Amino acid sequence: MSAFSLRDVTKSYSGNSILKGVSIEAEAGEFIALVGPSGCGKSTLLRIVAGLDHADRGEIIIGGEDVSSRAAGDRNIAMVFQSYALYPHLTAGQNIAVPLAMRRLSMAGRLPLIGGLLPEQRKIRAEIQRQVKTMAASLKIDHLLERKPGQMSGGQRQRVALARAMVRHPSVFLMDEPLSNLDANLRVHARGEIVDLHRKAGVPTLYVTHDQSEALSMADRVAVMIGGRLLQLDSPRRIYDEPVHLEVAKFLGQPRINLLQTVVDDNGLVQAGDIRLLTHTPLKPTTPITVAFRPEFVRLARAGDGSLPARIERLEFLGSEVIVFTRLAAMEGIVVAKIAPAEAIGLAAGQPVDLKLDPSAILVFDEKGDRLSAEIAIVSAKRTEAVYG
Ligand SMILES: Nc1ncnc2c1ncn2[C@@H]1O[C@H](COP(=O)(O)OP(=O)(O)OP(=O)(O)O)[C@@H](O)[C@H]1O
Repeated sequence: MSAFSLRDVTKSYSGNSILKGVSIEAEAGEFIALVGPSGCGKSTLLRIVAGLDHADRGEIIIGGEDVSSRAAGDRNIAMVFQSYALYPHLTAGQNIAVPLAMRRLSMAGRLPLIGGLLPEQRKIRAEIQRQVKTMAASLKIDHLLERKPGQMSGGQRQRVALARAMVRHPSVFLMDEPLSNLDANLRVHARGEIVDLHRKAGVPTLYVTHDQSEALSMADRVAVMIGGRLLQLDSPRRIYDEPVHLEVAKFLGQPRINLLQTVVDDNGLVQAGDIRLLTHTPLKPTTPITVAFRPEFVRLARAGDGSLPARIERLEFLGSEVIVFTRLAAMEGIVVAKIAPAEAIGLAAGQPVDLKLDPSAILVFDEKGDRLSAEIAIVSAKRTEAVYG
């Protein structure tokens, strides 16, 4: 049984279709990152799962039960927002205790003075305090329990929000960009902390982010949503290396994947410069095709030694790598290469080079953006042999 399932979740706002039948099945303890460009519907989907908004169609199943018509408070879901949503007038300890107090204490038990006088409620309060302290210790925030949110750093507030979400052992964890208010160094550190916490708690998690490195590094599987449709749900490696759709290929990777536009010729063959390919499904002549390959698979060779002649337009030194922008000689198109600084020594703008490509790294997409399986050869005009991938 899946830990949670979203089935055909569909939503429109004022006639605008925002979610177009999104389905996700999460395994027990799985960490799924939901990524996509701004406005693709990520937060809307999360709010619907949390019960803060309602779908027009579709089901939310948690632990085998359909919770679609249950109120947010009855779904046993914990949510961490980008803003952390801590109560500013309560201390960290009181903030963490809120979900436990709401569930376990009676109305009278929650009142500061009266609650302390009722023996049964006093016992529950002591147990809540114990749980808050244990959770705070595991997140290393025990020294902050008496502080209010205004007296803490962004990273500390984020940990208090996580502690508050985890303390009641939810069935599902939802996180909406929980790291986006942290600076770059703290973000990388906090990524590791969240992954560790997730591993220890084993609660299935849906994690929304627009940061692709966060998604690829943290998740068991990545869900790529574009324009309200889930285009691919797969392991980070497959999402990156074997995108099923051009939009997925374009969304992931920095710098962006190289794209060359071409058409099927009269013999059913596709040629982009010296890249020649034959798709496994025959295509009609003049069908538009996109040939794609990632910058890290482009190597630079001396002019005459590779297969795709080009000229260097610009180099960007980024410390651990150099981004080289080249313009192809044989056809329209800019190809970007990502190389090690040592390989860039002696390269300069204006210089002619040959680009070398591994045929197995080349992806081919049809005009609808669907990936095609193809036999690919790189044939230099100067060389007779072809390399097949
Ligand atoms: N309550 C609402 N009423 C009308 N339109 C809404 C409402 N909530 C969201 N939208 C619209 O739905 C679309 C998706 O919004 P959503 O916040 O889900 O996107 P997102 O993928 O989370 O974006 P971001 O990465 O920028 O946070 C947007 O065009 C937004 O304007």
